[in-house]
Amino acid sequence: TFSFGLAVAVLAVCAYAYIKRALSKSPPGPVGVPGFGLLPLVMWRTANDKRYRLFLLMQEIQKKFGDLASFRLGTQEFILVSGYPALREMFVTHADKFNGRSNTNFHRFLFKEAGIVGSEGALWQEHRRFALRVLKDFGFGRNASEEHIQDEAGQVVNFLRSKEGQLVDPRDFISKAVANVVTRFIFSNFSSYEDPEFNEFLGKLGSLTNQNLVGLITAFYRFMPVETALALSPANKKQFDAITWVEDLSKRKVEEIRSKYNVDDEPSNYTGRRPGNIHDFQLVKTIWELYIAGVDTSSNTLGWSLIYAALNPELQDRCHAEIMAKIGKRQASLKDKKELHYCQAFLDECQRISTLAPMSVDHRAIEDTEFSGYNISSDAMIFVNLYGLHHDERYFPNPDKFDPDRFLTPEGQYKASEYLNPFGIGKRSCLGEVLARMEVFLFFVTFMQHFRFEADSWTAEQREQILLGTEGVVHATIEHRLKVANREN
Ligand code: HEM
Repeated sequence: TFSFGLAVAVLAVCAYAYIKRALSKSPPGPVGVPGFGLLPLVMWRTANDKRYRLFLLMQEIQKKFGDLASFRLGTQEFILVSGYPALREMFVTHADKFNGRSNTNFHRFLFKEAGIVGSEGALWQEHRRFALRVLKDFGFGRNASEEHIQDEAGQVVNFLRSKEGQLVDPRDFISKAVANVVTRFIFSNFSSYEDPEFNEFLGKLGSLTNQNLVGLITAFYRFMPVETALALSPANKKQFDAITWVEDLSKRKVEEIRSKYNVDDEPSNYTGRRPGNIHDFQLVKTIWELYIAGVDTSSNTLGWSLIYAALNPELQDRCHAEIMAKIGKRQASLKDKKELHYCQAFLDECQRISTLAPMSVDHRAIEDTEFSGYNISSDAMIFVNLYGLHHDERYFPNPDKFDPDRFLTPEGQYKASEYLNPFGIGKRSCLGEVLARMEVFLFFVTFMQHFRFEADSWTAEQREQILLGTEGVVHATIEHRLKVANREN
């Protein structure tokens, strides 16, 4: 009798969940377990399938339920938006309605309603505009950036020359070079690659962006106090400790710069310039956001490009040959871009196939609203399915094949695709896109000019795991080693 009663109770709860969903006018999607949604499925698959990634599950949901779908993780509702027309309609045509960021306890604790990445409305607009204006004044995305990147690329070349024939983990040298480019704008100085504090700092940044999403239970149970979540989830605890560490370091650096700052001097970095209404916490917050958003992203994009180069030696040789034919051994500059068609196509293909931010950064409807005949609740987190877009047969035939030629005309000229959007879509897209594009191009061309990267020692299993990468807001590369061969020899 007990088992019968239990079965009836389970059926009744499931029927309730189905009926509730049917009446809610939410977009279609898998129902999941009441109170847990798809969380048990995701946890089970994470534990049992080494090839499982959340962004692959999102592709499955898109295939089954279409370009506008919904599901729950815990009690949190998610909207999954896929396909170019729906993405444009939501984030370009109706941008003002869908440019919010999540409002869960977890997000409030993480972003503290300051900074750029997690803020909304007037605060977001003011700080985004201010950051862009000031950074541009210091040459962000302009000539000064080119010089900084060329300098750092030169340092990496010297470092790699000393590693001839050895196996190196590219993550070690790339993230240091990329972090130094950002540091020059924010604090006007840069760190030695050997500095232990600098290395610890980069480790903390990585632990923030590569966090496995399933560990973030606060994001899925909005009623749960953050303190409880911290006690329950080591993953959350690690993340919040890393935030406090990075915040403290930024505070110390700001104070150091302020103590030397003479009001009559023209400020020479982001920290030195701020209008009266930008308080110190806002400044510290924006600084660590620029690091979080600007270091792991560009360095992993470069990391992926070296992996795909090593796995496709003939295509890597084609990049090298093009560089030799067009610019030879002189220092690469941005002006060379228009000549290096194949290199550009190769980099676009790397960005497409790896998709650095598979679900972008989550968005939110500012208020409950209707979209394509469905209700979108302002409490739902919106996943922007960039991974799905970049692996959609409609836009990129045979999407799992690595094929730079898809970005070339039959005459071999580089041709950008409107369907490739690694920096997001619409007004809230990446603030650092111009700088990131400069970095990726100049570092990659310099690396290809001087070295060949080889992955001959990888087993088939290693290769598969390396190509899958991590899961988190940033789709990062996992630990791997490449052999460096000097092209000059
Ligand atoms: C290849 C490198 C990069 C990629 C693929 C990338 C990608 C993205 C994506 C997908 C978003 C979310 C857009 C949205 O919410 O719709 C974003 C936001 C952002 N990115 Fe990047 N990014 C990169 C490099 C950078 C760099 C170098 C910086 C600055 C130094 C930066 C600063 C930001 C900021 C501040 C935001 C938040 C914008 C906002 O909320 O208004 N990013 N980025």
